[in-house]
Amino acid sequence: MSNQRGEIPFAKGWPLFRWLWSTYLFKYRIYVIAAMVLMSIEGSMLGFLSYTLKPMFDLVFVDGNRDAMKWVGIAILVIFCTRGLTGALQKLLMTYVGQHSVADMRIDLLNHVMQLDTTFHATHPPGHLMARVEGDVNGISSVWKALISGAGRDFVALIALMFVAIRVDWVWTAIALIGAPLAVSPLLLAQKYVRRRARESREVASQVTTRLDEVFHGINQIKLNALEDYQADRYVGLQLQSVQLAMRTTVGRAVIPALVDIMAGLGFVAVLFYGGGEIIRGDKTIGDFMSFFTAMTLAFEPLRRLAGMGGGWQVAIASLERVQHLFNTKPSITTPARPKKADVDRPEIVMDDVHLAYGELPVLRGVSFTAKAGKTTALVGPSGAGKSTIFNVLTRLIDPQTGEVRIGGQKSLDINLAELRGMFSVVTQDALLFDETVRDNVLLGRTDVTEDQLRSVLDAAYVSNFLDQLSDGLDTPCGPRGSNLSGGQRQRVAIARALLRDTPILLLDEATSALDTRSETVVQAALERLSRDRTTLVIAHRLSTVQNADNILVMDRGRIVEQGSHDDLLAKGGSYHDLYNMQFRSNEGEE
Ligand SMILES: Nc1ncnc2c1ncn2[C@@H]1O[C@H](COP(=O)(O)OP(=O)(O)OP(=O)(O)O)[C@@H](O)[C@H]1O
Repeated sequence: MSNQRGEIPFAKGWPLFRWLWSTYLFKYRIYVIAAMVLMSIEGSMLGFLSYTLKPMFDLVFVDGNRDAMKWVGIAILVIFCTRGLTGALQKLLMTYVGQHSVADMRIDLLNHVMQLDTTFHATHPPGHLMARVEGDVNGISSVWKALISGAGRDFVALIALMFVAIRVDWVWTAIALIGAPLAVSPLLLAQKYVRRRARESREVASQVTTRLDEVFHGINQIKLNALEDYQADRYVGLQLQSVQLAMRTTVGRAVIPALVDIMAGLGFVAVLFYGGGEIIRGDKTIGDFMSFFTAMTLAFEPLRRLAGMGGGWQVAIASLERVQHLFNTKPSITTPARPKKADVDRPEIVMDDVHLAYGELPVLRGVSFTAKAGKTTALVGPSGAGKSTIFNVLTRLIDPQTGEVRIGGQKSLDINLAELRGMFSVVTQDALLFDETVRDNVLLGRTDVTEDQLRSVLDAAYVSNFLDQLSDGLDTPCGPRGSNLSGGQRQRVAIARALLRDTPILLLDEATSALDTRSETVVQAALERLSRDRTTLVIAHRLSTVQNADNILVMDRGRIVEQGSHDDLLAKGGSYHDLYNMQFRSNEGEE
């Protein structure tokens, strides 16, 4: 199944398991080894049990030996108690290892995904990534737990029972296994089938979470545009696909133990004919046969389970290769090996002949400018001109193909990534708030802020003005993505964050656009005060807000076509003059 993110290559099973072992299980090896030992004891008990059947039949039932009855009884009791105790203990250990390793993998995966480039996230929707972090990791954990706990015990049980069967009669054992070679190639085919269906199933699971994510995030748009039926139909389609694939996977998985059944049936019949003749002739005792028969019958279930696990392992591989593929995707925007220090006090920003394209689409075409330290530089121009892209380049959310960016006298590529981003506060039109309280949304995890400091930024950003309208003031939850606050309130919270960050550079993207006229005036004043000693870049769609900027860059289709002060640009009679007149006329029209 192909998709816009490209096909995940088929990976070999054992290297994947080795990777899983060395990365996530090796550190718990003591627990795993202890669990293995317990499993071996648990598994071998079935062998002992079948072994006790020979004296039970031959000494107790046939010879009527009462002493033998006592020790056979005690042996059976010990066998079952040991099995129960070791079984419970090993489960506890394996659950510990399973839960911890899964948590480790999820934490690593989230950390890794957060490091990946913005361009990666642009092509991998959140639902898709959630399915990897949650669903795929779950798929792996359930199977590896079954593999290690079940497989270990079953494998030991199988060996122990085979040992007993061979001790009773190796010819009978060989005859019982007569059907085994016939099952090999159908087994391999069934495994291949299961793996392919499981891969498709995981891809559909990603689409399901993506759909849910988009529906719940866009619920108001869905309601307003009466898209409920349309969305429901799309979801039904995906669910049907999901059910169909689950059924196909199950069919494939069911075939595997069924083949073991057929193989075992053939073996039993063969032994019945051959061994039955020997017992009738008196060459073998009933105890021999019962011991052998019990060993083979007891071996049958672990064998079936082991074969079934082959299918389960294929399902796990499908998840494992998706997770490993994600881990193998490396970010291209990284911190330099030997970072250099930038002048962080009053950093100047320089862009020198920067070219950037999204695929074939050129977005920045030789952008050069200097934003003086401590001054305000405005970016204006039509929609799609590349203004926001300049912000993304400065903060290294995306790197240009050619050209250089210098911040505080250092190439931005040479500055430690966290330090570089720590120099910026960004306030955009769509301020993202988390589903936490207003206080937490302003503090963003900082614990070094005093109540007075907090109050002063809340006052300066005019957050204090609306706190009494909220049910719990500063401790009111903002709702998912800040949905409990109005657009203007969200923006003021974002401005408060920026004030608190107190960084040397401010990037404002029409930061006051969602405020009413009165609030806009005061917040604008606060921002001006805030930006006074800082290097500020402001994107403005309304030219009225940037008239006081020290320098105005006019952008058009990825180029800076003019720059200068408001008065200079107006006097020049170029693009800025045209833009200004256009806005002026439309404002007049509105009045
Ligand atoms: N992730 C992306 N992938 C592909 N193209 C993109 C991506 N982000 C932006 N673009 C394109 O880059 C161009 C410049 O976008 P940008 O957001 O920088 O413009 P802008 O000047 O800020 O526009 P606006 O004023 O409308 O916000 C647009 O044509 C846009 O479609």
